[in-house]
Amino acid sequence: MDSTKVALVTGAGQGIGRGIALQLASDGYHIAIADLAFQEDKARVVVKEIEELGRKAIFVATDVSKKEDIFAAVDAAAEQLGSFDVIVNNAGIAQVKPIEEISEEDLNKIFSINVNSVVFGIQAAAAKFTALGKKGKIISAASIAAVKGFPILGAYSASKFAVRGLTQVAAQELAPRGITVNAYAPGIVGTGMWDLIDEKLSEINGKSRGENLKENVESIMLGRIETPEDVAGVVSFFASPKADYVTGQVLLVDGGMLYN
Ligand SMILES: NC(=O)C1=CN([C@@H]2O[C@H](COP(=O)(O)OP(=O)(O)OC[C@H]3O[C@@H](n4cnc5c(N)ncnc54)[C@H](O)[C@@H]3O)[C@@H](O)[C@H]2O)C=CC1
Ligand SMILES: CC(=O)C(C)=O
Repeated sequence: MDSTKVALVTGAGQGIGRGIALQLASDGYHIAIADLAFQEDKARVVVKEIEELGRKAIFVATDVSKKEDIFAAVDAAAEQLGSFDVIVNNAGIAQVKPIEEISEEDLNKIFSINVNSVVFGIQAAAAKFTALGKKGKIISAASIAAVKGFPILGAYSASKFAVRGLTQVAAQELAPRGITVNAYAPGIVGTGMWDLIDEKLSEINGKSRGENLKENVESIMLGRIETPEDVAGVVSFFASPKADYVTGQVLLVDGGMLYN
């Protein structure tokens, strides 16, 4: 029987999620990639990259804002890959707007994708771990914006503060079942998300394209933009037995931007 552990990573068709999926595959996990249906082509490339590492991988079309989608993705991972050990609630979106312009629709959208998804991911994973008699690990995407509110990223910052709160709550509620719950807090990672933030900030403050990103990168003490692999190393740790005694934590992985 295949005793390989299984991890599900949301939003792994690109960016940080892809980096996490590849790292966990290198660590020995079979991987389920849960991303929006329109990302299927990109996700299939990641599936292939994982298979080249000698692991199994599947793509499950999933909208993380929908509870039934997340539960179905967890079921598919367990049934098709043979176990369920780790969920990484990574998928998220950014919104770039001054607080006075944030609409009710904006708030509903970002909270359903960045926050509701984390609640549903915790619920689905905890239920599956218990059904399989496993302890299991739940890991979610926070941000430096979960630790300090960032201007013009008001709704986004609020959503990431919520992820931090949920991580602390779930860690305490699930500890009696041996389930650990942690989150990673990246800084400025060179992905599609920051392309969007840079573009929208330029529209708001008139700086040329790339200028806002450059200024933010200049505030990183380690002197370079973050990569998905930088983030994936922290997730690898949280998923590993080395982190068995770590729960309820939000770990800054930002090259030295914020300090706690
Ligand atoms: N890029 C950065 O500088 C930082 C990113 N983060 C967080 O890391 C996570 C990943 O971000 P990136 O890789 O940079 O973003 P990205 O925009 O490059 O990738 C996000 C992925 O999530 C997927 N996604 C979006 N909405 C979804 C939905 N409703 N259902 C399923 N999948 C959905 C997208 O299709 C995409 O594959 C996000 O939660 C983000 O907030 C945190 C701090 C910094
Ligand atoms: C994208 C993100 O989380 C920040 C704060 O840059």
